Amino acid sequence: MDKLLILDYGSQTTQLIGRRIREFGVFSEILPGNTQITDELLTGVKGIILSGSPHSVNDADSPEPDHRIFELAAAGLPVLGICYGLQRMTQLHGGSVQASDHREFGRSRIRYNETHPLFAGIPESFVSWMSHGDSIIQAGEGFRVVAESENGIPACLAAPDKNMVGIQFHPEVSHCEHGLEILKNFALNICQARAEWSLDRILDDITEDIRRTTDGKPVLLLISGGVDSTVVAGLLLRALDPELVHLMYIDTGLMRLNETDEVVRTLESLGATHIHVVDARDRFLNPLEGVSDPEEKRRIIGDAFIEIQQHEVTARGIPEHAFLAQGTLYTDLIESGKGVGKHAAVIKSHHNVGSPLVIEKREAGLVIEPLASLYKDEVRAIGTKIGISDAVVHRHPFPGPGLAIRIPGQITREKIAILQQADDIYIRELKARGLYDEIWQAFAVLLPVRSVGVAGDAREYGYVLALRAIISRDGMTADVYPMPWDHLLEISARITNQVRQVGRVVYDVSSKPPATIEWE
Ligand SMILES: Nc1ncnc2c1ncn2[C@@H]1O[C@H](COP(=O)(O)OP(=O)(O)OP(=O)(O)O)[C@@H](O)[C@H]1O
Ligand SMILES: O=c1[nH]c(=O)c2[nH+]cn([C@@H]3O[C@H](COP(=O)(O)O)[C@@H](O)[C@H]3O)c2[nH]1
Ligand SMILES: NC(=O)CC[C@H](N)C(=O)O
Ligand SMILES: [Mg+2]
Repeated sequence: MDKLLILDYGSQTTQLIGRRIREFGVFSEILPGNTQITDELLTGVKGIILSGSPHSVNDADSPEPDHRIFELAAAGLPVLGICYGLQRMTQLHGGSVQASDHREFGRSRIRYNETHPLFAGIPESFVSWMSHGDSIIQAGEGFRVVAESENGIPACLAAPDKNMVGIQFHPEVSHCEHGLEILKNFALNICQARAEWSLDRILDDITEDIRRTTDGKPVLLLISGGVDSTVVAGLLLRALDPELVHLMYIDTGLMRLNETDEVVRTLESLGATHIHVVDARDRFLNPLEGVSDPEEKRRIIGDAFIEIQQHEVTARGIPEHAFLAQGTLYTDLIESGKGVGKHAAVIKSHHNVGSPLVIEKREAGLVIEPLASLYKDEVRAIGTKIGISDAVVHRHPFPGPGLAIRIPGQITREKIAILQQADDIYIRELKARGLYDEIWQAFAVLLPVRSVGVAGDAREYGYVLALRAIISRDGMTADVYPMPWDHLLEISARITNQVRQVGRVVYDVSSKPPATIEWE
């Protein structure tokens, strides 16, 4: 398949470049910015994009591309530099880049004063989106300034003889006018890449790949009922004889109301025969009794997951040589260090389901990850295509530790039951009011606080419930969902009327950062 290679220097928007390009049907792959470009890597590659970066090209150890890229460009392989990518290109060709007094962040009108295929079909002047402190002071050898910003700063430079072009702005950001057209012009016209990426094509490839890799051996999938693992289940059942597919769901006792029944129904509807529902409620809840420290709770849950998996795989006679399937996404891989961006600090230890099992299987070459080249929205589209219900496909993410991290402080079975009920009302109301799909994630949190109220003329001493609803792209940052006031009031009244133990409802208006999405 034809593809574009994106070299990542750690920009916040590198991922977006990739998905925008896929949006018009060209396959793209993101690699660390300093990757050595071998002939093997170049198979199918029709063009290269150098991303932006938090670094400055003038920093001592800022990342650099393999210089072979420029030889390849001169020989006919187009290269596009975005922001830092352009600055690097300029500097490596004898130009100069310096920190400028006039930094440009956000919207900036630019104008091009000569035609370039990158701007084909685009008005001479439009509003771009910028995010830079350094600017090009002197063009590199063979480069010409094609466009400037309203501040007189070079916005596009091109070296047509060398097949290189660079832009100071970010076409991948949705606020950049004509951004998609610019990327399209580069991919389809300048690189002549064929738009061969389609869901049907990917579905065929994945199916074929699952069959070839597993080669008649059984497969085990740990399934949570979330989008990713459910889509993997659907893909496995479609590609293989269902007799070979073992699905294991662990009921932690910390799931949402009726979740276990729903998961089982979904799996049955997908044609699964080996559904292992592990009732592990006591094995999670007993050791959690009396524990209030968030990290301690997470550790106990993580350990329980691991222990239960190991034990159940043996107890249920799942063959030792079975493959382990996982719902790893493209973003998971990049975030876990395939990129060169700075590593995030550990804010919370996300439960790592099955590490010893995963490690052991990985070492034996027995792990398959059919979604590893896909973004979440593509996974959703595939889910729909293979007949997974909208209810599952559009479900908000749910964390492995479940309700445990939505009950700050000590967890009791009573509190879990209260939260399940309140959360269920909240989510059902959001759906009924047409708000659910506008929100990236919504849930209720049962606070370890009681407050005085009055009901039927008598004193009540009930729990306080916090409602949370956020909008996000990937969970890394989040904005508060501006819940329409009348909806909020009505939902609050529903909850306090129907869940006796809840006496008061509050709405969480904190973004991430500084808060996180979950409360623990
Ligand atoms: N209760 C559970 N039983 C079995 N496996 C689980 C359970 N909870 C989590 N897992 C495993 O952990 C993996 C990671 O969970 P994660 O929440 O990131 O993904 P997901 O649940 O598939 O999708 P989503 O992000 O939409 O919730 C799951 O894909 C699944 O394999
Ligand atoms: O599978 C998971 N295991 C975990 O331990 C975990 N902790 C948080 N989350 C989810 O991750 C996203 C970001 O959450 P935070 O802002 O609270 O860190 C949100 O979508 C959270 O629901 C988890 N998911
Ligand atoms: N977005 C970018 O690539 C910024 C590049 C460089 N850090 C600058 O500030 O100019
Ligand atoms: Mg989940």
